[in-house]
Amino acid sequence: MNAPFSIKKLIKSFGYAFSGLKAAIRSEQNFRVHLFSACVAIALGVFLHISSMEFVIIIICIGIVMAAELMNTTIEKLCDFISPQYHERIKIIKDLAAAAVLLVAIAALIVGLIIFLPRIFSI
Ligand SMILES: Nc1ncnc2c1ncn2[C@@H]1O[C@H](COP(=O)(O)OP(=O)(O)OP(=O)(O)O)[C@@H](O)[C@H]1O
Repeated sequence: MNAPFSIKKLIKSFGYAFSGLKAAIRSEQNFRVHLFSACVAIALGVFLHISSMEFVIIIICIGIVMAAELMNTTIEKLCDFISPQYHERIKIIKDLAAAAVLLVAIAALIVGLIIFLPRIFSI
């Protein structure tokens, strides 16, 4: 049977998610780098007066990159918990997760260059 809808449970779930976000900001250097890059991109967008549609694209890119980084961190932590010792399979799993972040970060960088470079050159 479906559990009844509960606002209290919903607020609690948000609390857990925000505490995960706080932990990532506090302890994950890569996440802080992405966060800083996101702030720079938003500030540049405001400064260079990009369009609403361009802002939407930038925000989507930021969301995808940061979510990928959090998933990568989750996989790393899970791997470290399951197998603290060196293992070839753990290496492949961690490298694949890191590759996923690299791919979306490169895609986001290209999007940023396409949106910002023409405006920077026209100043
Ligand atoms: N237990 C392990 N077994 C095999 N290879 C590992 C193991 N732990 C780490 N590695 C290798 O080292 C790389 C870096 O792993 P690590 O967990 O240190 O990630 P990181 O990106 O340096 O993250 P962080 O700095 O957040 O800990 C992995 O991609 C993998 O190639």
